[in-house]
Amino acid sequence: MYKKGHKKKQKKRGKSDGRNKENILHSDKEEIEEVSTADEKKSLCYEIKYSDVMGRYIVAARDIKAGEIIIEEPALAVGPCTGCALICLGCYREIDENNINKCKNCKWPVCSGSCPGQGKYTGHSTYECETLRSIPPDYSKLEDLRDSYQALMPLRCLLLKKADPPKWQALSAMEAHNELRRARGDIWPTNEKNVVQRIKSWGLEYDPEEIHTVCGILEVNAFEVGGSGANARALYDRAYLLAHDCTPSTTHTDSERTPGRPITVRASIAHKAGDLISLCYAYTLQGTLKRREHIKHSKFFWCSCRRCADRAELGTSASAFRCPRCAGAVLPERPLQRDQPWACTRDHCHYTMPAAAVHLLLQRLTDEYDQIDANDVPGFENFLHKYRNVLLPSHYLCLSAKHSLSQLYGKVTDYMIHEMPDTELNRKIDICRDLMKVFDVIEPGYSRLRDSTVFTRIGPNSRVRTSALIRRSHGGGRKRRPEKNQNMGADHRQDILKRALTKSTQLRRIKS
Ligand SMILES: C[S@@+](CC[C@H](N)C(=O)[O-])C[C@H]1O[C@@H](n2cnc3c(N)ncnc32)[C@H](O)[C@@H]1O
Repeated sequence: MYKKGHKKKQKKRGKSDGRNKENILHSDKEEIEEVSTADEKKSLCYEIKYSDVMGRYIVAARDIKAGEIIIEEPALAVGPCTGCALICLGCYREIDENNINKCKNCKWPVCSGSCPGQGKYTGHSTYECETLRSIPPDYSKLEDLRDSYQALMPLRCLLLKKADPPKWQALSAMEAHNELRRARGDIWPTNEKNVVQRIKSWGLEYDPEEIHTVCGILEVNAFEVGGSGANARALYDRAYLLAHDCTPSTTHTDSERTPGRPITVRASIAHKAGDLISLCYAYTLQGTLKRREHIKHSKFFWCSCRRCADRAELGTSASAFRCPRCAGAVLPERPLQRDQPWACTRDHCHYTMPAAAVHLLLQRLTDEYDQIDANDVPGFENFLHKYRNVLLPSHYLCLSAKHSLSQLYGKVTDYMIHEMPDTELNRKIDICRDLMKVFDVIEPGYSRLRDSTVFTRIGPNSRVRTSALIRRSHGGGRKRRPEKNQNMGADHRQDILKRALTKSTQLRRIKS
């Protein structure tokens, strides 16, 4: 689907693909050792390596093509996310609190007697059901019941000790970062209260240190599964080995309906033998400050990847403020040192901003951005207009607003695709073009961001190229063609959409 543009990108990226390898091989005090067995090497396209900085990680054992499957494996354990609503223990769907269906045996909430997750280890297993039978929930205390869900996933892992020792062994091998987590004032006491004490109050005899370790294993290694707004998380025996990079080289999907709830990790770009196979632990559409804080907070290390180390984030200027003196770009002087000042990038301009002022400004803008309703088209447009003299259009808050707009134009009330005037269609196309320039860098190849921007959904099973929503002239300075398409009427556009519908319903899709 992306082949043409993508090939070009591969050429350009030749050097950068080697970046990860270089970083790993030459960073200080690292000892690389191979831990894969000879048998595994034969069949796998990756091999496991070790470094003092990253622990275990995987690299391509041979050249891997973009789109190729790297890992496909069932889950070791699946369970509710922390902070989820009242959900079915079998299928993780939200439960109507006024009409709770209960498991016949243990009386815990399930969606129905025929929930597909009943009796499965990826849902409400028989051994969990037997354990919970002696701890029926108190439905007069719904808040407490919701809180108790935080202990369910750790309990599911602990139950594997007896129910499925190989799975227990596999998950026990994962990093828990106990020392780093213990030193933090927030995580350890929260887990002590919500998980350790809860399991103790249920009369289940597990060593508190072991429960904390399982909490750590989940925090460091679990994947959210089930799409956006997911209520479930899962551990996988191999996929956890993917190291972090802020320009990831893979995408992954999980299959809710397949037994074992398998994960599929695909190469989003081509890898050369030896290249790091990576995943982004943060949201790629955030700036370096935010991504690094999130990764430190949730995964316990400071990222210093190529994107983080570059003040212009690989040429995207995704964190750039507008210089109040010369309208140039204000960027961090040393992006890996969050307390260092920011400065205008223009030679003649010596404008600087102390780090504290940047953090405050960013917080204020983020708070305002977060107030915008997810479906509010004018809200996002107003934000862009209001801060045009404060943020460069490439700033990630502008990109986030544009990304929302790119998805909302054509999809929500008052902006349905068949009703949109040319000005709005053109706006959507322009926004998508702006976004693609950045997405090509931060999520290159077969990525979800690129996919949702290149294509626009025009029906339940049909998509068209966004750029094909309206015809434009590409000759002579990109002037519009002075003919009937210039101001394509609603009828004409409907016609094009209809044709596109019949032609492109079978567009190849990235499995996502
Ligand atoms: C999901 S685990 C990955 C597997 C882990 N390396 C191991 O040996 O078990 C995530 C942890 O790996 C390490 N890690 C992953 N990517 C890293 C990176 N780019 N830089 C430094 N540490 C990294 C961090 O310790 C992080 O908390």
